[in-house]
Amino acid sequence: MNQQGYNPYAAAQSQFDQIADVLDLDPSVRELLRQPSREFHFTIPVKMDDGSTKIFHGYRIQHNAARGPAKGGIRFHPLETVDTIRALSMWMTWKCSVVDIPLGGAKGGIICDPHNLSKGEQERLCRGYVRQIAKNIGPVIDVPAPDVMTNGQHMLWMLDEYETIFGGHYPGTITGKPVGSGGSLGRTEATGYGVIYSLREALKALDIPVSSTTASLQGFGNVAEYASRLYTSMGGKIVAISSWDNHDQKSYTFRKKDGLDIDKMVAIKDSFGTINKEKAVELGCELLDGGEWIAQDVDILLPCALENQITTDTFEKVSKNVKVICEGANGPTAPECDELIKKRSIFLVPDFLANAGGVTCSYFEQVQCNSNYFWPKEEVLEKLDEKMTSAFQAVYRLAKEKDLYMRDAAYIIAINRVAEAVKLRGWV
Ligand SMILES: NC(=O)C1=CN([C@@H]2O[C@H](COP(=O)(O)OP(=O)(O)OC[C@H]3O[C@@H](n4cnc5c(N)ncnc54)[C@H](OP(=O)(O)O)[C@@H]3O)[C@@H](O)[C@H]2O)C=CC1
Ligand SMILES: O=C(O)CCC(=O)C(=O)O
Repeated sequence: MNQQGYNPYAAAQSQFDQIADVLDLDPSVRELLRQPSREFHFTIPVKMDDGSTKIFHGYRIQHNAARGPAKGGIRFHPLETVDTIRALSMWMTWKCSVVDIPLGGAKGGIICDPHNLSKGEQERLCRGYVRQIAKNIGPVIDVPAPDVMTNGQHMLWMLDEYETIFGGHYPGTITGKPVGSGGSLGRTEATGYGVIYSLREALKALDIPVSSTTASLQGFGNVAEYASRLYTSMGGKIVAISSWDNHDQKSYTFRKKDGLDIDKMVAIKDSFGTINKEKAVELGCELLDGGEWIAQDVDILLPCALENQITTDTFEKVSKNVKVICEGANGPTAPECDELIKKRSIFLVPDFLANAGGVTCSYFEQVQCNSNYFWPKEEVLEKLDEKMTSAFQAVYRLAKEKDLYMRDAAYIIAINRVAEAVKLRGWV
């Protein structure tokens, strides 16, 4: 979602350009990789419950498919923009590459606010989206999944429409499906758990026990909820959570200095992540301004909501005691803030490494669908932990060896692999 004056695509390109310079990338490889390879922009007419027809705008942007079918979520958001989706499609390519799964990068979106759409309208919107893009997605082309404000039900409506069009079962077309309908156990937890597997490794590297740490989070959607659950189960204490309030159209920070009870907080949020304020106060929470999550005196910051949240302005509020920023959201840090983070010697776990657990589990879902044999949850999570840990360790090793910032080390590994693939295929 674009905020005034901030362009995520420009941010993604600027991050890429810096590393392309370091790697002295061949000019044609650089030109190919600094933009998406294909973009689909389309209208989606939807019959509304009141009998009117509303025209929505949908997008699917495929950045690169040299290492495998393009892969990435579909977002529903009223402020979605083409440039946000372009940036996210690029970040998907680097994400799949850094965890070394055989997939490329894509992202999709529909400009809409699902808070204001009935279930039937959402279903018709999902089906309409697929009718417009069906020929350009599929198990060997481009595989969508859930993202901001989309879930397994949306994915299953989309898959059903795809299978109706092509007349067969193609469960590898879409991941993040409900368990029992081609979904993998563990996908719901995967992104948030993956964030915490990376955080655990970062704390190990810093020789800090998880159980001695405190954290503050932004967001309380899918990623934040499961990150909170795993982090607190390891003994960490969450003292603040910032969440969007859909009724008031603003965000609030819920703070409890002796630690929030995550089960109780989850029990008082609605399906969109809005936390009930009155009930939170009954649970002992102080209610602060939404932006205050970043100013808490904690060891760890976990931005798990949106892009462009850690900016030069908001960074001024970051406590001197913060030791780790682990990025659960895509693009939460403005590029100009990286210098400030480095100067303060805060250990950064970059987004496309930290939040790669979702797409890694999506890859496992495809593998399970292909063999029509589904693994127990423990096996999925064990494999996920292995993949996340080895990706973190590879990035950390390079960062240590060459004295690099973690974001730069992750980019070097990811871009090198994709550059190698486009060269080997003879594209450049
Ligand atoms: N789901 C996944 O598998 C993956 C998600 N991600 C990324 O993680 C981030 C979160 O995604 P996910 O959890 O799936 O999305 P959800 O839609 O489940 O959650 C997003 C959360 O952020 C909240 N939010 C929105 N604006 C603000 C704000 N200004 N302040 C505080 N909270 C806010 C939302 O509230 P409300 O809904 O009430 O508006 C919601 O609780 C995104 O950047 C996404 O791209 C990355 C990898 C995979
Ligand atoms: O599971 C997937 O394929 C997509 C996940 C995603 O969109 C993301 O990692 O940002």
